[in-house]
Amino acid sequence: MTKIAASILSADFANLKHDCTRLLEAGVDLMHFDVMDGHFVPNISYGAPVLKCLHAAMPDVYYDVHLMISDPARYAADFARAGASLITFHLEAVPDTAEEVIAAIRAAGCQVGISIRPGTPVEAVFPYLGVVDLILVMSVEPGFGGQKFIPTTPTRIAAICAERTRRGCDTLIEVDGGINTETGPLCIAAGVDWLVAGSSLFHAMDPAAVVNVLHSK
Ligand SMILES: O=C(CO)[C@@H](O)[C@H](O)COP(=O)(O)O
Repeated sequence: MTKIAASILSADFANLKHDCTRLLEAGVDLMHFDVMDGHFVPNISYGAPVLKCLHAAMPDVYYDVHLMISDPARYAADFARAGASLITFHLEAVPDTAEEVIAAIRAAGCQVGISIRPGTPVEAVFPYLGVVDLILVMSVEPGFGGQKFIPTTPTRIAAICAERTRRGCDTLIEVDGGINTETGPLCIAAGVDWLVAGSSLFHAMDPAAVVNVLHSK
């Protein structure tokens, strides 16, 4: 079954624990923690101290940390200490030093993910299949929640899945941006393993209904 990660970027930050608990009770599988530095992307979100508080309040949750920052190696250990389970960085941020970032994240004790923007050719992540734990395919331009899903994304997911099969490895594939009960099933049909959803879950009157639709596909 496809796993669902709730992107806390769409939470009410004054009631973060309450909002996350509501979604976990609705059936989401993990929490997605978006970190933006105002440099790699044109927005600033939150950092390791917020994750540390969330982890202290909800220690049994899997924290899928997505670093949209220019210098991921510098901050990997901070996020690991704060409670990250998996840390994903952007290939575009460190095109020449991705191996060093992977090593830094592993040394910090976390699983590793690599993400690509919508305009980056999918072939860029092929060498990392079987090397990292997860490939995150952005289905919006990273930086903001609530954007519209880019329709070419399922084709991109399918291409990475085909290469994963060809290589016989089990690297997970995740998609993030504009995921809802219409776009999520398109990605599931293309072979995605994890869906990230922000506004369609946090702003739903009945988040369990959204989770049930996505889990049933
Ligand atoms: O990383 C990002 C945006 O940069 C995403 O995690 C979004 O926060 C997902 O939000 P929705 O598009 O589902 O509202």
